[in-house]
Amino acid sequence: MRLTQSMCTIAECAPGGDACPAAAAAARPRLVKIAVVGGSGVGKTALVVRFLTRRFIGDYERNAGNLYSRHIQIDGEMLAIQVQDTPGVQVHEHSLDCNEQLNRCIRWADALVIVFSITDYKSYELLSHLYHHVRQLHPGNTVPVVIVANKADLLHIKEVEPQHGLQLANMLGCTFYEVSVSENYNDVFNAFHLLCKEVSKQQTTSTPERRRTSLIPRPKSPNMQDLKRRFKQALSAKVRTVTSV
Ligand SMILES: Nc1nc2c(ncn2[C@@H]2O[C@H](COP(=O)(O)OP(=O)(O)OP(=O)(O)O)[C@@H](O)[C@H]2O)c(=O)[nH]1
Repeated sequence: MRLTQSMCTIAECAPGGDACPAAAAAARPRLVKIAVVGGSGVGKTALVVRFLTRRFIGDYERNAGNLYSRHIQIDGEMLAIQVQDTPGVQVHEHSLDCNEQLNRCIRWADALVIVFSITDYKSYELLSHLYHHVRQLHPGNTVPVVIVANKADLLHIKEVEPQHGLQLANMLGCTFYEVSVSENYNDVFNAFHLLCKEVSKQQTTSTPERRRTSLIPRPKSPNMQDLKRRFKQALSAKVRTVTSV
């Protein structure tokens, strides 16, 4: 996995940037851009890292949002997946406190994961706000969205019944996954897998013009340092307890 660039540089690769020559573009794997959004501490970073590396990061470090990229084979097709982790969102006076960076990430994405934690009712309340915000920034209702209820291993301290997440997801027309990033890789993979398939399907049926605008230059500044440091921390922590969450 490569940590490729920080969130603030996304604008540089936004749709409409330099188009690649047709031959070079044809040789490249299809690009799928996924943004992960949700409240603070719900496990967005842990989810992204779990999907891309199969590892669980047990430490908590508030982050400003990083873009991760990796080539991954899904249903026999090699895809270049970019996953944008984003800072935790909050609600202020019944409306979302979304800054322009976050809005840019949402617009940039081909698909979104909205995450909440079953141990945090406020993060659940954010769901529908976030969903409607995404739809506003992606008018046309085509961008695939999945809702992920995380921390399913912490049922003893749950504040949200998982079935309430499912009901809300059904109401919003989203696919729902209940996962424990800490304990289960497969459910995490399935959520991303579904989005990749949806995006891939959309790109296949979209016009050449639409496909060309979704091709963006490869990020220029790979930086492994942040991930290496967090992996080291994760590996050195021999026992993670619930209180460390
Ligand atoms: N028990 C348990 N802990 C989890 C799970 N997923 C994440 N965590 C922990 O929850 C804490 C927050 O996880 P992060 O991935 O940093 O959360 P985040 O949403 O990126 O947080 P922000 O950067 O503040 O937006 C970390 O200590 C994780 O180890 C899970 O499935 N189960």
